Amino acid sequence: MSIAAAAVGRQAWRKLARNNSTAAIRRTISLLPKSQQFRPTSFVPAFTANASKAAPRFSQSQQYRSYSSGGSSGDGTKVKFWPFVLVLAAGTGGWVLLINRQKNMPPNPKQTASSSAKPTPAFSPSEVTVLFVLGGPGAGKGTQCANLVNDFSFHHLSAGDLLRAEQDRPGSQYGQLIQDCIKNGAIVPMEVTVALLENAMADAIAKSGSKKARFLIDGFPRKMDQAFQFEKVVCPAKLVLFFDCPEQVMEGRLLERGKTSGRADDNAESIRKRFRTFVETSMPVVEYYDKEGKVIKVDATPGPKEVYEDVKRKLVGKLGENF
Ligand SMILES: Nc1ncnc2c1ncn2[C@@H]1O[C@H](COP(=O)(O)OP(=O)(O)OP(=O)(O)O)[C@@H](O)[C@H]1O
Ligand SMILES: O=c1ccn([C@@H]2O[C@H](COP(=O)(O)O)[C@@H](O)[C@H]2O)c(=O)[nH]1
Repeated sequence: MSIAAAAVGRQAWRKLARNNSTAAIRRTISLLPKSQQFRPTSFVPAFTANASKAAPRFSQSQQYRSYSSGGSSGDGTKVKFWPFVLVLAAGTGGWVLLINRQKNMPPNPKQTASSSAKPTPAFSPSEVTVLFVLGGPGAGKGTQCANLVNDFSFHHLSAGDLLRAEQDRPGSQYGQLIQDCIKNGAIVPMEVTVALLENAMADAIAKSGSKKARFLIDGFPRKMDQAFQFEKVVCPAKLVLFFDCPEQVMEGRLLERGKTSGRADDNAESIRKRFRTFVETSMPVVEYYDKEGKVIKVDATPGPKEVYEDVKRKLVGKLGENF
């Protein structure tokens, strides 16, 4: 059942609960998708446990033709429950399906049939090196990743860019959800982002023709559940590059970038929300990896060249020249 059908079913259920009248029930039935519609020519409504014995609640009920083809009382007073039951079942079933579907986002936006059968994690850390790149919005993550790509032949995958591409992909079932999250600085459910990253990594590896690869995963993980999920099903991370920058500096950069970026979240209100999400949800990720001894912290306040010198020095210091 589609989300739309489920929503219509839920609406039908609510209407029934609100208004127990023949007209309301008829209108409600007409809201259901055609496959779920039944078209009674008559209806004797009565929500009573003792319906067959109860006096009809609408005196005109006797002029209605009985909808049921079997089990009719013949006396015109017996109440027909099953149309109610059908509508309630369709509505409730749809509602439950909708809620379950929202809880368990289908894991793979590309919907590749093979993904469920993949070994976990999908990539071995002996072949694939993953560096997470974190820092507040506007700290300069993307800028520094571009430098690292030039010097160390990393593949650069920005989680935000992948989400924006998925948002704009015609027919994406996640487009609206992603758009809303980005505007509000909220985190998109991890299944979507992890699947996009895994797909992008697989594509990059397939194109390169070598199983060995190194990735900068930029702007991810922003939440602990993402971190656990990615390391479990995609690839354990080697290190986290963390760009530390004061909010005031980041705000200035983002507002400046917003003059030309066209990004829906480079405005004062979204920036405020993004900062809050970063402090409350993403900093705990940095702290977690710091306790694991995996964080390389870089002061992102100076100009881009100076920041990059520091990045290079610290990265090579930790991993060696030929990591
Ligand atoms: N060290 C720096 N000094 C001054 N400006 C910088 C510096 N690093 C990046 N910028 C500029 O700040 C803006 C944000 O940089 P960038 O896009 O690299 O940040 P980001 O951390 O990837 O942002 P977001 O998380 O929003 O994607 C850009 O306009 C960039 O040119
Ligand atoms: O793992 C992620 C990464 C990003 N998002 C959403 O995208 C925007 C923009 O991210 P940038 O890294 O600044 O391009 C971010 O504010 C989140 O809304 C996400 O949900 N999950």
